[in-house]
Amino acid sequence: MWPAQESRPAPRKSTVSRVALGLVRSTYGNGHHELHTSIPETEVEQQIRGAEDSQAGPSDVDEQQEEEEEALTFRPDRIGFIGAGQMGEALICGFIRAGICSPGQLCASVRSEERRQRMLSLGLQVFGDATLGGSAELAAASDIIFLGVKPQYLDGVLEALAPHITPRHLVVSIAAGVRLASLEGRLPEGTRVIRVMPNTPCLIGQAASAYVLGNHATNEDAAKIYMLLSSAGLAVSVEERMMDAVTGLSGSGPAYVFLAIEAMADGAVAAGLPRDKALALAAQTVSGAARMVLEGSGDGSLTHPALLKDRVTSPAGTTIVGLAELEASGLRGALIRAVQAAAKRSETLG
Ligand SMILES: NC(=O)C1=CN([C@@H]2O[C@H](COP(=O)(O)OP(=O)(O)OC[C@H]3O[C@@H](n4cnc5c(N)ncnc54)[C@H](OP(=O)(O)O)[C@@H]3O)[C@@H](O)[C@H]2O)C=CC1
Ligand SMILES: O=C(O)[C@@H]1CCC=N1
Repeated sequence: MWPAQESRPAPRKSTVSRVALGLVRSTYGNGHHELHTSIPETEVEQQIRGAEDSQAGPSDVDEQQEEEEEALTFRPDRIGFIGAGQMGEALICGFIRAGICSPGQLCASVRSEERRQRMLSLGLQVFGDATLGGSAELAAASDIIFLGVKPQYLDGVLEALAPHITPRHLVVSIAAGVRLASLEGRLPEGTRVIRVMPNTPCLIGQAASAYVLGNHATNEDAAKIYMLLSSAGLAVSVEERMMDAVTGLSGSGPAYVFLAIEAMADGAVAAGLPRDKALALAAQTVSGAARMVLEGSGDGSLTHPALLKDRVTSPAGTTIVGLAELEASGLRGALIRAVQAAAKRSETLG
């Protein structure tokens, strides 16, 4: 086993998690995610998990009663997205799919007609360009505001948004490279801010996200962001100095893996396999291998990939010949340099 182990079941749709969040009392989604990690939980994460674990197995009647009580005392948070492009849409769809919120709780400020139509089709309330009045309307309709524009558009968006931020709001930035201090400095004094680095597999509930709290964010805010992000994949809290590394790894990482899948399929096509079968087998191979690292041990712990690699590799077999080619081509070095280069680029974006 590697290293010291712990399993963290993803949050289920318990009353406690919803009360902690003030988020939702819906019957949306599936809540079936299984996540395993050896990354230590924060106090807030432990509290959420402990509360959920202790709630295991209430009767349907109890649950219904609790939901009704909750409905009387908690108003669900409304979540607004300024910019709903690739990553914004992935978050929106991930949250809806997980059942952590309903489309009626979500709204978006968009620029293009294409984005407007897409958000309407998902059931969201839609506002216009954030720099042309959209941010005022979005702020009025939201409790949590996700900043989902490219880093270069943040200046204009924050300038337009700042006058409409009230103590009610929690601002969540997903912009690569943009530091908390920079965000906080452009918002009213005391604004609760969280910086998040998600990735696009959020779309299908398979995100790898990291987050860090700003100076004024509370434990309740931490619980909210953890519940939201972990509903759609793995969520870990990190120190801000680690966010560029996260961006180079899991933020950009899906693109590296897509490239690898495409190239593996190309190799199989060259060796005689039809394209569609090659692509399906390549993608499933990557997905299956990743799941073995995450859950192959069967007890929720991470398994070291070197151990798993050795199990595939027969003496004088096919795999060792393939591995030797990859080593000769510098695959490991290339991946290390890719993550480092992307992290370095992230450092320059703020
Ligand atoms: N893509 C990814 O995998 C990841 C991205 N991120 C971060 O997410 C953020 C968004 O990236 P991504 O989704 O890829 O980019 P996109 O360009 O796909 O999405 C950004 C969206 O913001 C919209 N927008 C820009 N200005 C405004 C405005 N004034 N008012 C309303 N909407 C506006 C754009 O509108 P229009 O469509 O009209 O251009 C666009 O739809 C970035 O900061 C990036 O660093 C973080 C993790 C992963
Ligand atoms: O390429 C980018 O800048 C964004 C941030 C991480 C992934 N995509």
